[in-house]
Amino acid sequence: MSTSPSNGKIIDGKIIATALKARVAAEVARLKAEHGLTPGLAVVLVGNDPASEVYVRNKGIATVEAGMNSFEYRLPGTASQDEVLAKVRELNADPAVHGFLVQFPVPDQISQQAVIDAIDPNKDADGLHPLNAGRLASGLPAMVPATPEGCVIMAKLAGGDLSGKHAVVIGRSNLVGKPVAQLLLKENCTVTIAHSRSHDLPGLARQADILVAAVGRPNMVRGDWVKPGAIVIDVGINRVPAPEKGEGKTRLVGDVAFDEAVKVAGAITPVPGGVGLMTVACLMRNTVIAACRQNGIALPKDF
Ligand SMILES: NC(=O)C1=CN([C@@H]2O[C@H](COP(=O)(O)OP(=O)(O)OC[C@H]3O[C@@H](n4cnc5c(N)ncnc54)[C@H](OP(=O)(O)O)[C@@H]3O)[C@@H](O)[C@H]2O)C=CC1
Ligand SMILES: Nc1nc(=O)c2c([nH]1)NC[C@@H]1CN(c3ccc(C(=O)N[C@@H](CCC(=O)O)C(=O)O)cc3)C=[N+]21
Ligand SMILES: [Mg+2]
Repeated sequence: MSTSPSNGKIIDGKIIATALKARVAAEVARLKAEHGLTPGLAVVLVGNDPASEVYVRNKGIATVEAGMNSFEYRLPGTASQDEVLAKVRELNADPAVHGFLVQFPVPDQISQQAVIDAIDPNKDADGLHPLNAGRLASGLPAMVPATPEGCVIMAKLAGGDLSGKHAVVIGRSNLVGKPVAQLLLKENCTVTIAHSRSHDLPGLARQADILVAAVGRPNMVRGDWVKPGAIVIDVGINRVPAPEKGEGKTRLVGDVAFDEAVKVAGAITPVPGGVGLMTVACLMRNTVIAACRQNGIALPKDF
């Protein structure tokens, strides 16, 4: 990468994601020119989760910028499970769609697992299908969830070789916590996964050379939870009231109290401008990988 990915200790997701998206765009141009193939990414949003709204907007822009086809399906928050499953089956069968994802959380009347199980594993842009999750856990090639992949790319750019370092992941969701732990294990980290039942979360966090917060609680990780010099990766996307911007206004904050943690950490990702941007870039790459696999096209080894 020609530009420095970090501005001092702040890991700049914009720079890193822009570089990755440029590589994806170049590969898309090649696929179009040499194979007449335009990768297509679809998203399904049921209801209106605020973190999902941010994602869908940025993903739509990035898909078009990369030269790919972008499809967006919005179902009302009252949609039934059968309606969502019908949409999944339609996308499984749509040859223009090489990858897709259903935004989570879905409303209570719909089983998240039933939706995941219905997705064609080859089109599973999120890497959430049990086949992909199992392949990742077994060390086999898989569709890797975009957010965890983005976290590890940023941690490596900030910390170099992660081998032997203690990574503490707060959160154990199938979307973020568990797969990020798998990827850190693959990097030869010693991995601790903490969650809502963990005892002494601050004490666990203070052991971390690499601290990943994926909880969904604004500013939960305080400055004194951070070991001096640690790499802090903040996955949280939380919308909170921002009266300073005017009545009824909101802003995005992470799971880490940034102003406190930045004083202690060796490197830290901001929100916005951090992991979220890498999630979008990695999702673009996943879509290209899926399109190539489905069409028997080889990708450059380092893609
Ligand atoms: N930046 C990005 O690209 C992305 C951001 N996100 C954001 O990341 C956050 C996490 O997402 P996701 O993993 O899907 O969320 P989930 O709600 O699925 O999982 C949250 C996890 O945090 C744990 N947790 C909740 N409260 C506490 C607590 N007080 N102490 C310790 N652990 C706790 C839960 O524990 P338990 O299992 O015990 O309930 C659970 O494992 C959200 O803010 C989401 O919007 C998500 C995806 C991508
Ligand atoms: N099946 C599924 N997969 C997901 O990966 C998934 C999901 N459901 N549900 C919602 C969460 C949230 N999420 C975000 C991704 C990128 C940004 C993002 O682009 N953030 C930018 C933009 C911020 C802004 O525009 O203000 C940033 O942090 O800088 C945000 C949020 C993915 N998620
Ligand atoms: Mg979840």
